[in-house]
Amino acid sequence: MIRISDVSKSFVLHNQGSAVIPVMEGASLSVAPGECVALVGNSGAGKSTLMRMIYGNYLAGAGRILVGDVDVARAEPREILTLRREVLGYVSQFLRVVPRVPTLEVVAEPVLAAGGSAEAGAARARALLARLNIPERLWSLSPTTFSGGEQQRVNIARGFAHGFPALLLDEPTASLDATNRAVVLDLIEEAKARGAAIIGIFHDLEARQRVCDREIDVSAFTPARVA
Ligand SMILES: Nc1ncnc2c1ncn2[C@@H]1O[C@H](COP(=O)(O)OP(=O)(O)OP(=O)(O)O)[C@@H](O)[C@H]1O
Repeated sequence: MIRISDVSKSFVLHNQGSAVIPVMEGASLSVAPGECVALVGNSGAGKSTLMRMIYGNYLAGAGRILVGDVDVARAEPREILTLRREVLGYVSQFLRVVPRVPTLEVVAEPVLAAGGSAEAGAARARALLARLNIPERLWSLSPTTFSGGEQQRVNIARGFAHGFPALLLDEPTASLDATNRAVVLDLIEEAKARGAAIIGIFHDLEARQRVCDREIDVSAFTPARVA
């Protein structure tokens, strides 16, 4: 479902004499439907950079990033937007929302964007918000004033609302209490069971061991640096 081959990436620091910083070289990995792969490696190895390239936020310098049959490394912005609506979900660490939109709508929105009905979106949003222990009295309010942990859970509910065939998870259990962490791990296992291909960054070792089938050490893709 996700096939990455020979991807490289350099950053050009335009405000620092256009210095070129190579951060990745020859990155290759595949994730099959139903599989969860953890990106590991020391800080600065390139885990977030690789995730951002897969999502199309950073442009790969070379190589192929196939998500389904779309090569994100070469796709037009319009194709990437379609991919993000239908195929590729991304649960980032922080919730970014339009102010004043009620939580229920925030969570249901990906279902509607993927072509689901308003009823299906609302039902899914209710079920997820209840499972993630967001009190019902908050559902009609905007999440902008929610606590950090509540916002994170709304973000997770939104990320799992549509049944994306491919999912990127950036520390989905970070700073959650034990009960909600267990719910998130269940959601990941359910997504795998329905065939989602998942790539994640999990600093939570126990969570990684429970839901991930393999680890890929991205420091293997860090270019050798001239000291
Ligand atoms: N926008 C950017 N401009 C310049 N350099 C960048 C940019 N983003 C990342 N880098 C560099 O790329 C390298 C990889 O960073 P990245 O954030 O992907 O690492 P990471 O493995 O996710 O680290 P951590 O575990 O600390 O989050 C680092 O040396 C970083 O400084």
